[in-house]
This record gives sequence, C-alpha cells and structure tokens, in this order.
Amino acid sequence: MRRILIVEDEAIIRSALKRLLERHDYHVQEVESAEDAQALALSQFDLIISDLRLPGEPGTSLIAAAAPAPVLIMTSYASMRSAVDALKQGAVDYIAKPFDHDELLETVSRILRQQAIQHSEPPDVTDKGGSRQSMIGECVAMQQVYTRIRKTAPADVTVLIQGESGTGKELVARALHQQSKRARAALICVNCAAIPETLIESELFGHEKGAFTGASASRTGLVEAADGGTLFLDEIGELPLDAQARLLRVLQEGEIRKIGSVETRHVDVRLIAATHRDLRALSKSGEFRLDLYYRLNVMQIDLPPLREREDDVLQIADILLEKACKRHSREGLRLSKSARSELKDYPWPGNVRELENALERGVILAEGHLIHTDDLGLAPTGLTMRPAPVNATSPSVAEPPNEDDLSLEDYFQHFVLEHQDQMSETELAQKLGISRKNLWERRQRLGIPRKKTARRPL
Ligand SMILES: Nc1ncnc2c1ncn2[C@@H]1O[C@H](COP(=O)(O)OP(=O)(O)OP(=O)(O)O)[C@@H](O)[C@H]1O
Repeated sequence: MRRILIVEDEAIIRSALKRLLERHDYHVQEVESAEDAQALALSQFDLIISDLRLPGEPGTSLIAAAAPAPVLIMTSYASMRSAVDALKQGAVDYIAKPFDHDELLETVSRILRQQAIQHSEPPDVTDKGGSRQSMIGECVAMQQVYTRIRKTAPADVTVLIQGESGTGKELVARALHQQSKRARAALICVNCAAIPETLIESELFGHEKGAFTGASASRTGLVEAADGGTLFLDEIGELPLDAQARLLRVLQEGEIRKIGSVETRHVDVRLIAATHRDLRALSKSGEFRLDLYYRLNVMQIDLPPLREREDDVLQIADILLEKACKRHSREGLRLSKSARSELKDYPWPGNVRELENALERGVILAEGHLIHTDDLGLAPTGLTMRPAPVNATSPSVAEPPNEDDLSLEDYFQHFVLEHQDQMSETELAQKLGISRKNLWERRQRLGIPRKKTARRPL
C-alpha cells in the first residue's frame, strides 16, 4: 500500500483529505506542521501532500528534507504565484484549494506512477553464496518493490515481507540490510520453520547454564548475535507463542533476557520478518499475537508471485540460464521455441526458485545446443494448479484433492503422497522446484512426515 503524509494545519481539511485517500486504499498519516513532519522519517513516504502556508515553516521547507519523496503543494487560488515558486523550488506539482476530489486523486495517482517509473532501478544484492547480483524483473509490481527497498532500507524501521515461497523474500531482506546504515554489521538469517519448536526460544534468545535439561553451558542467542545489525526472521508465522512474547519485548523495550536468567541486556537490532501466511488472519485464530503483528508491520513489502509477472518470466529465465550455463561450462545453450512458450505458460507454484531449478536441469540434460521442454522437467501440469494466496492457512490432513482446482498446498500434498515411495527427498524437491529444506518444512507444516520406506537421497 502506498504511504502518503498530509501536512495541513486546518483539521477539517486534513481529516477530509485523509478519509478520501484512505477510501482509495492509500495508507495515510497526518501532521499539523512542517516541524512535525520533519520529526518523521520522511523517506518512508511515497508522497507528501503539504499546505503551502503553515504555522512555522512553510510546506516548501519539506522539499529538500523529504527528497527523494515528492512533495505536492496545496495552495489557495489567491497564492498562485507562490505555487509557481514552489514548483521552482522542486515541488512535484501543486493543487489549488478548494480542490475537486477526482482532480486530487488523479494528481496523486499520476505522481505515484511517475515515481515508480523514475526510481525503479533493481538493487544489487550479495546473495547467501557471497556472489553479487542484481534483482531481476521489470514489471510494475517489481518496480514498486525496488522503490520500497530503496526508501525503506535507510529508515531503520521494522519490515514485514510477504510473498509465496521462492518469490525472493530473503533476497529482499539482504538488499534492505545491505543498503542500510547497518550494512557493515551482521545480518543474521533465521528460518523459524526449520528450528524445532522446543529449541527455538533458546536458539533465538540464548540460555543460562542449567536453564533446562541438557543446557550444560550458557549460550548466546541469535538475537544477541545480531546486535548492531539486522535480524531476518523468515517464516515468522511459525514462531510459537512464547517466543512471540519474548520477541515483542525485544521490539518494545530493546531488551533481551536469556532463558533461565533474571538479567536483561540491551540490544540494538533491526528486525526484518518474512512470511507466506496472512499474519492478521493467524492472529484472529489466536496463532499469532496481534500486538506483535502491528509491531512488525511498520513497513510492508509484498512480492508478487512469478505467474503474475508476465514478461518477467522470460527475462529472468534468460539471465538465470546464462548463469547456469557458466556454472556448468555449457556457454551458448539456448531455449527452444517450445521451451520458451512452456516457461511462459507454466504457473510456477515454486516461483523464481522453481524456475532456477528447471533451468539448471535443462542445462545439465540438454544434448545439443538447444534446451527442449523435456529437459526442463517441469512438474506435471495435467493437474490444474492454483497456487495458494499468501493468506492461505495450511490444511493439516491430506485429503484427496479436486484435480480441477488444486491449491498449491493441495498440489504439494498430492504430489508428495503419490511419489514419495518412488522418489528420494532430493528428487521430490527438484520436481516441486523447492529446496530440500523447504520440502522438510512443508512436510512438518502439513503433517506428512517423511515415510521410512521412501528411498534415501543419493
Ligand atoms: N527478482 C529476483 N531476481 C533474481 N533472483 C531471484 C529473484 N527473486 C528470487 N530470486 C532467486 O530465487 C531463489 C529463491 O529466492 P529466496 O530464497 O529469496 O525466496 P524466498 O521467498 O525467501 O523463499 P522461501 O520462502 O522458500 O524461503 C534464490 O536463489 C534467489 O536468488
């Protein structure tokens, strides 16, 4: 949701404008003066709408302070000359009061569209393997993601990244850390779904010697290890309630207390959290603390699923293919025409990760200079897949799916149950376009633990 700040001293105009913008799905904050506005992190806003004449400093004083966020100046007909002066000083536009609602909404949406186009450079990120890469994709939704990263990274606020598995949530978290003032300090990444529930609190917050059976020495937790830097909590929706309470304390008080200790210690950690689940829905069912959700959701970044990124698929495929060719010393390999159209039409339930894996398979299996459809080994599409939306809640029992309308989770269960006796975990993960770790996590979540009879991975 785009964030707008209104700076207006007249309460009636301020609240009418706020209501109007909120009705059109903007996230709006309001202040009465330029001084109050400057007390906020202005770079977090996509647009600042300010009255020209304010008590204290004029609205134009915000232009330099807010840059690169654009400032739209409101003025009365009587002061048109000052409006033109405001433009000269760098205001993005002006609007005369009293204004027509449609005119204002049109102006706001035009400015935001222009902003998205002007500042859409994808950020460079060092991935977990240590190699430097640029995020790929030019669709409007990704340009908005890049703008959001650029604005949010320096603001030192908590960020919630939402998106399906494999959409690049960790990559975004890395970009945020690397573009922040904490870039030289540690980035600690923790996948909450991968740590057993009984261990997660001591992993995150540490423990004192003797705090529980088996705690033979005291231990520093991962939150403390991120002191001065950034803590990335992936799959935060899986965090048990007790650990959520401790995390809330870290966010509220900046304090940490090891398990079994009476002492607290101050920590300075920026938290970035990610999830593929709808935390608000989880909080309604009591699985996630609502107060923690509000603390986390200071800034939100939504990653679009690959199937909604249209032309991006082939652009990403070309860049990832080149990399895979280099890795396997098979430079010059190309995708056949039918392979390209298969890539374009495929629903990509495992998103960019699945695409990466398919291309890797293609490079390894291709015999000539072309990669054909078969070489990509995409999961069978005889079944219609409808990847689950971010707010999907996981079913806990495997039920026979309606093959005409399978959600991603249904599809996953169906595929695993049908093939786990013939395939190793590695093969299953590859076919599903997910990592083995992710396969394990999903098995735990969906209650389909690995069968003892399944073939061992090679
Ligand atoms: N826009 C992008 N440009 C380049 N590579 C990308 C992009 N998005 C994702 N990837 C690649 O796809 C793979 C999966 O990305 P990442 O691990 O960040 O996804 P995720 O959403 O965190 O997945 P999960 O929820 O399963 O952990 C990584 O190898 C990453 O480099």
